[in-house]
Amino acid sequence: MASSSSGAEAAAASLLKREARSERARLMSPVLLGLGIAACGIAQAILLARLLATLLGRADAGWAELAAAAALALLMAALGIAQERAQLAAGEDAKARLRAAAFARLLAAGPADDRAVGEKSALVVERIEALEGYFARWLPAAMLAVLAPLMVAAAAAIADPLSGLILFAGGLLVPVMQAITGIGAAQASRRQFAALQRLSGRFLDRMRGLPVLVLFNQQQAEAERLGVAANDLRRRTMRVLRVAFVSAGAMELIIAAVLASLAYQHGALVRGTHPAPVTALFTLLLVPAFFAPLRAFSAAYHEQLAARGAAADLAPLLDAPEAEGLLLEDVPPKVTITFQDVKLRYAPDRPPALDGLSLRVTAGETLLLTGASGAGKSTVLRILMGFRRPDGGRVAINGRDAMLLKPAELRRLCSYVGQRAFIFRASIRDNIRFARPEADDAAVEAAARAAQVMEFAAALPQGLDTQVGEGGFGLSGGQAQRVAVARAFLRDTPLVLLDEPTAHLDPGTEAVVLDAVRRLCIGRTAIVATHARAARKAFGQMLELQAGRAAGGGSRMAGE
Ligand SMILES: Nc1ncnc2c1ncn2[C@@H]1O[C@H](COP(=O)(O)OP(=O)(O)OP(=O)(O)O)[C@@H](O)[C@H]1O
Repeated sequence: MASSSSGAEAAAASLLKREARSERARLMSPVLLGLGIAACGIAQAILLARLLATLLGRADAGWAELAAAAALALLMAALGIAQERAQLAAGEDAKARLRAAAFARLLAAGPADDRAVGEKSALVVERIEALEGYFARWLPAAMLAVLAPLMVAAAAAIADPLSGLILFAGGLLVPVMQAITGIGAAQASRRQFAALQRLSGRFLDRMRGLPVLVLFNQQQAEAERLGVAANDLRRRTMRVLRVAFVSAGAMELIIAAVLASLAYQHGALVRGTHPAPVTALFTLLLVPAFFAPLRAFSAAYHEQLAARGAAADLAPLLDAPEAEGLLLEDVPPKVTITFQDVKLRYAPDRPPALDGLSLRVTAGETLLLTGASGAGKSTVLRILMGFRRPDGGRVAINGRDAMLLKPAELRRLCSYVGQRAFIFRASIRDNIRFARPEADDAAVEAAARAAQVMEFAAALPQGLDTQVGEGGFGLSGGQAQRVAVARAFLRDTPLVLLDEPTAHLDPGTEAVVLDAVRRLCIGRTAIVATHARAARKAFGQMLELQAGRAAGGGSRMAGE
């Protein structure tokens, strides 16, 4: 447990380091602007010291110094705005890059990634958001917390070495204080993150199952349980904030101690007998400029902790090696699929999903896979779509080892129609075009006709351009399946894979969808996983699976 958490921390640290390196150029400008602000602060302290000494009757500064001090104040404000903008730009840039990378990884993995939907969305939204403070505030603040105070302390030391030393010693106390108040803060931050993840995951899950909750009259009980989870998050957030409050309080204490030491050293100022009043006032006035970057550093400390927690969650996704494999030269017009003694186990402690399965489907043939629930039918399709790799045996396409191909290349060969088509919030036309975005209207309409989408779309007020999906016109299960078949027609691949395409349909609708599916399969190699009796009649060749192998122990070699 300890080693896995330290492994996660190391992975998080290396991810943040790598990203910081890519952001280095962008981070230079806030740091340089911050140094500019510190330099202005030093110059302003000189001018204000002379003006104050004049008020005490110990110097002869005038309007020129006052105007210069005011101009410096304006310049510092402008530099501050520019610095804030540069920091935000660095944060946004890092977030956009990381979000695109995480998104691409999740999309590439597809259903092969076992994370729950809520967790996936938390990864690309909340976790990436939590990294902003690291790049926008923590990294520039950490660099400036070293450079700017050194610059100010050096200026003080030139004027008065002892004052420079006092500032320097006060500065050294800050990381010590940070280390003491930060003990346990990393853990508190991680726990807060976990609580947030639990709450958002639960919320998403229950929202998806809202009709069931209402049906069983469980909404009140669920609202209470969500309230408990929200309260847990509140307590953990307060714990993290407490650390931030304590460290801010400790910082003020250090500043007060430094000011007191400097005041003690320059006590003669009050009596009017100080030998160098401008120098004394100058060192006192340097205190805010000295501590401003350290304050920013302390304020950004918890952002760094939150970012480490987020990076620990993101690292397994972003550091996973990209799927390797060969690329297809061309999509062949015809494919023959062969499984030889294929074995696959989803987890070591589970029985094998495929246990030495052999089958062969020749080009243009349709194979019906039947068998009880859990027999391994969908697993055969998942392998052919590149979402799972077998642990043993051989899967060949046109005689060549298919597993040498990149998973994405396998998907270029096939179209898939599942149990319930996902309909995006768009027009029917765009939902079909989704399968091949470059397809022209004529091709989309031909696919819609072939899949009998036109039969119901023609009766709609805007035909194929009717908006469907969430908030749009609701499609029935059979209509949505026909849109899915139309997508497969449009994709026009040599291999089509269908997983219970008529699972939830009444007999009448089933016949219409099966008719469309049968036409889709003509001239292509097709594998249809199904329990449906009607499908058995529609397609001749059949292979029954039983516990991951061909029923009866034999293998069916179609086309033999
Ligand atoms: N992601 C997964 N992780 C672990 N086990 C899995 C996973 N997916 C499937 N299995 C298991 O593998 C076995 C075969 O599953 P598969 O989905 O291929 O069956 P199926 O024949 O398609 O079933 P159904 O007709 O119910 O869809 C089952 O025992 C199932 O529990």
